[in-house]
This record gives sequence, C-alpha cells and structure tokens, in this order.
Amino acid sequence: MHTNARRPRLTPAMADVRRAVRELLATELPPASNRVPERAADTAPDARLSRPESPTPARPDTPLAPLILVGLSGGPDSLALAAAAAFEAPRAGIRAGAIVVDHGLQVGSAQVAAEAARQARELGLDPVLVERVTVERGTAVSGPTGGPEAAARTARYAAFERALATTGASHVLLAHTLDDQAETVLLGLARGSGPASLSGMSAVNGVYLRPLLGIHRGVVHQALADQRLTAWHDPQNLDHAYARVRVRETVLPLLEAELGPGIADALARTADQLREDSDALDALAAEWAAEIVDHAEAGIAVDVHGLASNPAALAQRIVRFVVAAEFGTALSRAQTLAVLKLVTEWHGQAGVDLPGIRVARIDGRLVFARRS
Ligand SMILES: Nc1ncnc2c1ncn2[C@@H]1O[C@H](COP(=O)(O)OP(=O)(O)OP(=O)(O)O)[C@@H](O)[C@H]1O
Repeated sequence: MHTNARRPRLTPAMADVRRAVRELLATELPPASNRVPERAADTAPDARLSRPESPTPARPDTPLAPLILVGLSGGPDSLALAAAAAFEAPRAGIRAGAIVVDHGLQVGSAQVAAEAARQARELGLDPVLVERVTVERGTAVSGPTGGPEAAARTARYAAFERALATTGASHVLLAHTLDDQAETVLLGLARGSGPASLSGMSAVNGVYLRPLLGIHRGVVHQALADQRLTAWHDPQNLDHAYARVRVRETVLPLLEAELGPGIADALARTADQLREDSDALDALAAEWAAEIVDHAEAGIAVDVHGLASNPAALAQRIVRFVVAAEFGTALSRAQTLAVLKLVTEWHGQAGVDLPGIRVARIDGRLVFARRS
C-alpha cells in the first residue's frame, strides 16, 4: 500500500525489476507487432485486415493497445511485478491489468484477494479481475507435484485462461524469481526427474511470461520495500509440510553454507543449459518422428529400424513425442523404456500396455493403438 503520495525515488532494486519487465515486453510485444492483441486478432480475423498501415505506436489508452495481465497473488513477488508492469507497460504502448485468483483455501482469502485487487488498481492497472475458483479438496500434502498444491495450480491456470479469453489480453505475467527456479531444479533432482523437469521454467512459455526469472527474490523484495508497498505473506510459504518450503528454508541455505554462495545462480544456470539441450533434442525427435511415423488403424505405427538407428536419448524422445502428440499421454521413463525393449531386446515377446494404449511390434513397426 502507498503510505506516501509522493512517487518513490528510483532505487537499484526497482531499476533491476523494471528493466527485466521492460526487456521481456520489448522482446515479446515489440512495438511493430503490438498493434492488435494476438487473441483479439485470432477471434476477429477482420481486425487484422483492417489494421492501419501506419507504424505509429498504439497509445496505451486506445482500444487497439495490446493488453497484458499480471498474475497477482498479493504476495511480495507478484506485487513488485505488478508495480513494475504498471510503470513499464504504458511506456511500451501496452495496457497492463491484473488477475487475482482466490483459491478459497484459507480463511480470509477473499479479503486477501480484494486487497491485492485494490493495490493493483491503485498502481494504475486496468482491468483488474478477481476470480474465485473451486479447488478439489481432500488430498494429503504429497510433495511438489501432488496434493492441494497441484489442484490449486490447475484451477489457477484455468482461471488465467478464462481471463485471457474474456479480456482479449495476449499474455499473463508471472512473478517467479531466480530462487523459485533454483528450488524447482533441486526438487526435480531429488525426484530423479528427466531433463524436461530439470530445465525448470522458461521466461517465455506460450502466453505465460516470467520477467523476473533472472532476478533474486531478495532484490524483488527490496524493490517492493523501496516503493513502500506492503504485501500479504502467505503462511503456507512457512509451512514445512511442503517440500518446496523445506528446500527454500533449510536445504538451499545449508548448501550455501557448506558449498559456498551462488548455489541458486548455479542451479538456474544448469536449468538454462539443460533447456537449450532439451529444446535441440526435442526438435530433432520431432523431425525424426515426421520421417518414421505413419498412421495405422486406430493409432500410429513407428518404423523399428528408424527408432533403432537413433541413440537411446533420441529414441526415447521420439516415443514420448509420438505418444504425447497422438494420444495426449505423457509417458514416464519406465514406460518409455518398456516400449523400447520391443526394439532393443526383441525376441518375439508380447506387446506393452500403457494407460489406454496397447503397443505391439508387427511387421517391423511398433503399432500404438487405443485400448478399448
Ligand atoms: N492466487 C493467485 N492469483 C494470481 N496469480 C497468482 C496466484 N498465485 C500465484 N500467482 C502467480 O504465480 C506466480 C507463482 O506462484 P507461487 O505461488 O509459486 O508464487 P510465490 O512465490 O508465492 O509468489 P508471490 O510472492 O507473488 O505470491 C506468482 O508470483 C504469481 O505471479
């Protein structure tokens, strides 16, 4: 909350946060392409045709100025992001609003959401949406990917999608920081996850933008304090029942103390490198899949020799890619390896059953068919 009507002086932390927002907006919504919001253009093809030829940047207050929404929980990271977006977006010819999701899981959540929305409006964000969602209850805390955390996340992202559709906004900005990235990588390592998970989050993922991914949480919090803004502090962020909280509060500080400072940066760097490698391998797998996959009755067929001629890492990706594309199913490593045994250890064995899918080797092809 502003406790002082005067504009706060720019501090180094505020400058860092604003620069990060400015740079990502410049890359993702450059002035030449930001006349018509992507989604508005999608739903109204005529808008593209009638777009004026003039290169004059859209004024942020004209209906044609693109719109972005900040995903605002009311917590310190997203409040700092909201403040930076409110400052930078109009200067880039972009309108900035906010979406506050009330998960309804904690006593007083409606007041937290209302206060976050009030702060967003005071910062100049418009429109500001508050959406109450229903989160499936009754699941025990079971780690970073399961339980109520995952259910809340699913409901939150569905609310983001609805907010994009109703407002015509092109993107949602999320306030994940470098420390969130480091925690994600460490949790992935502890689970024995593959490179996709260890690659962490990317700054640009479809309609989701994470401008603060290269900035330390401490800097983000300093920027907030410098602007005399007061955020809500989620008590769950201190609840050691959550693996992420234990990583944040105990594991990372211990690693820093024992191995020296810079662990969070190192983990984030590892994620960046893995993402580059993974993206390249994924692209290769998709190219290969286009070469060796045919449509078969009730599914698809993959040429066995085509698979066998690839190194294991690529063959596994091809199988995962094909199954995800055709059936929308994400295979685990164990399932992928079981399928590939039909290639690497073939002795005429029976096929493999995957969730809803039967895989059998027939005449030199792996045939993936939907199970009834
Ligand atoms: N209830 C919510 N409504 C809108 N956006 C949200 C909500 N919860 C999370 N987000 C968005 O997703 C990001 C990541 O969520 P997460 O719960 O991991 O954040 P956090 O580390 O607690 O951040 P914050 O300090 O902003 O709450 C947030 O920074 C915010 O941009």
